[in-house]
Amino acid sequence: MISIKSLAESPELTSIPASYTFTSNPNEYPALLPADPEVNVPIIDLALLTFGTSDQRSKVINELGNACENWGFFIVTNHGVPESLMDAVMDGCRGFFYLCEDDKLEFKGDHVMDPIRCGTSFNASIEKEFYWRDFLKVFVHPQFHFPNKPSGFSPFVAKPPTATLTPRPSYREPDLLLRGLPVKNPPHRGLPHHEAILYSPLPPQPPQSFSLSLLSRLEPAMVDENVGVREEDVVRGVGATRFLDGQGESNLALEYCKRIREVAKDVLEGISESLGMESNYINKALNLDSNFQIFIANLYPPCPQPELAMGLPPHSDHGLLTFLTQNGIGGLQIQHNGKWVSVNPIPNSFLINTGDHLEILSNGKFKSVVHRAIVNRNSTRISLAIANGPSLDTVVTPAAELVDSHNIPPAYIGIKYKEYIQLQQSNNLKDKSVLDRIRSI
Ligand SMILES: O=C(O)CCC(=O)C(=O)O
Ligand SMILES: [Fe+2]
Repeated sequence: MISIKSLAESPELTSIPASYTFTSNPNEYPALLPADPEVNVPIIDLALLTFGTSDQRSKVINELGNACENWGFFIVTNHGVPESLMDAVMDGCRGFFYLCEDDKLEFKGDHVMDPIRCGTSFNASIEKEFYWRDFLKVFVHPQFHFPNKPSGFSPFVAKPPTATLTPRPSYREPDLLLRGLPVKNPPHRGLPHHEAILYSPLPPQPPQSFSLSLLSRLEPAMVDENVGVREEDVVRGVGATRFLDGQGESNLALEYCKRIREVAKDVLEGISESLGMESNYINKALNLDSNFQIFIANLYPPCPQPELAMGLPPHSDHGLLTFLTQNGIGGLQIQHNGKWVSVNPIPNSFLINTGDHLEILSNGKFKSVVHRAIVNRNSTRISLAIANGPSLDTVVTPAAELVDSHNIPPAYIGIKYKEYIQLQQSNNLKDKSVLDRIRSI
């Protein structure tokens, strides 16, 4: 089936083909809605959760619990994932969608559990109406997969600068010398304002030369105060390319997904506490060391009749937490207090939504919120949705602490996460249809 990108690019296209008219539920035509109100979803400052005083941390945990209960969506700021990395991954995804159709065909995949799969709509082999969306879906954890095109997943980047990094024995590892100046450990995740460098342990024998291909900004705080650093000592990369991971350069997407798992772990610790449980409850109960993570890139090209088409129909996400970013173009709408409202992430943040498995685990206290993506007439929208779930073999049931000890009946029966995903991915995408199958009350 032709990609929506190719269809949208045909010069003679002035109306959408009938098969792209969203007819499932005419009440849901974007055009029939009152002007979309835009709302401000709660903002969670992750630095306060990870580095704040105990009062600040308690306050954030409380805010997190309220956000999960009343919104199912929240924005996380000061998460410590470098903005340059977020931008580079977005650029890489754009590069993927702009590959020629033949190149993309290589990654078409045949089965919903194929680790790399690109296509159009949601499940074009069974759908009767199609969505104005192309996608790339990749399983990135516990095994990392990724398309090998565009090459290096960073096609728009100038040649990286080179610098010599020398471990200095008198310094604690992994302190480094950058052009002869000591550089302190990389900034801690979650500290505000740090956008830059990821260095991890270097081989022990100095001197070693590395291609220093990631560098956007060196914050003074990262440099030993006794020595200081002059502007000209800062190596600036022209756009981030690759990250050093101790063994050499690693893939941008791999680094991005790893960073997101770290943030997800912190957020889930806060969420566990907000449910009155130990901070590592969810991480342990759902085997998050081998959690299943999917990288989804969505492309929504301009549409000549956006009022009749749908980018992604109303649905909830299957996992625990989905991390969403977009290329500055809005289109996400969520159900809030019975209405569709538009939500826009703020720059350099993640918009996080709670998925079906958090609803199951919390026995319905936290609801996975139905959302959809609408399209527009003039701009190409790209969104990245990184879904973080339990490990594939975990059977998630409502937490015993929330049911047994309070004599509350469990509201859902357990099902293996892998089977849950298969159900969702092989059927039509519709509201909370998979969760509805396992409700027990
Ligand atoms: O594009 C968006 O804003 C939403 C994407 C989404 O909901 C998904 O990929 O599950
Ligand atoms: Fe979604």
